[in-house]
Amino acid sequence: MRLDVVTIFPAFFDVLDVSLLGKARERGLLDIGVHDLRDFTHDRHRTVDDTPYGGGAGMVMKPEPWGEALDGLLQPESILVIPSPAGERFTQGVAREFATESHLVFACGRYEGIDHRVGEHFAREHRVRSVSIGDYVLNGGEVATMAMIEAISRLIPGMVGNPESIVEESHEDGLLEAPAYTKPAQWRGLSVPPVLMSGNHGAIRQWRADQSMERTRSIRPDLLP
Ligand SMILES: N#Cc1c(-c2ccc3ccn(Cc4ccc(CN5CCOCC5)cc4)c3c2)n[nH]c1N
Repeated sequence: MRLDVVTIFPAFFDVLDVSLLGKARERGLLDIGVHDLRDFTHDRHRTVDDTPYGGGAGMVMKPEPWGEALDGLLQPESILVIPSPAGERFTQGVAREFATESHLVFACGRYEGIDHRVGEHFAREHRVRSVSIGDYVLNGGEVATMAMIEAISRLIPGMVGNPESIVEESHEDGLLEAPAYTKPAQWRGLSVPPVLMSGNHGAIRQWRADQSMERTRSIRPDLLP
């Protein structure tokens, strides 16, 4: 999979060279390009924003630099992903959907967002998805893009050591996962549930399913079908 990110803070994505993502890039599972939007400006001050039509607080990102940057990146098969507080909810389902794609381009806005015509223009010939990672307000699209890259890339075959670990985790089946334990069996007066040390795999599977349903019901009832 090829990922391209356009941002006014390219250094923000230096972290993509470490951890799982760094290894994936070395192994050729993932190819990531980060591009500075200001490289697509032509004035002395490398201007990327201007005042909003109709007034209002803050500044809006100018369409011209975005047009030039994305013209050079988008292919017919690409999906243009625009993080936005007004976007569709980014869920594990959307992550699974994006993980099957060959090319994703992330447009990281700042200020009050990107001129609306950028998404409108590129939707004429490409798939464009405006996406939000949650109902809280960030200062830009970079944190959201980083979260989405991690959620998507870990679903790419070969990315995570044990594919089994992806199947049983929270949100993969739409429910929260059961609590996890490791050695020691006793810690500060707290014990591991005996069923997990019984060796009875059927009972362990049932216990985990019950715990998953009970946790989802009490913590995230909105996830229940
Ligand atoms: N994904 C994601 C996000 C983002 C996100 C993503 C991309 C950008 C680009 C700029 N920003 C800042 C910004 C904040 C708030 C608003 C709304 N305005 C409405 C009118 O009153 C002022 C405020 C707009 C722009 C972004 C925020 N926030 N939360 C998520 N889950």
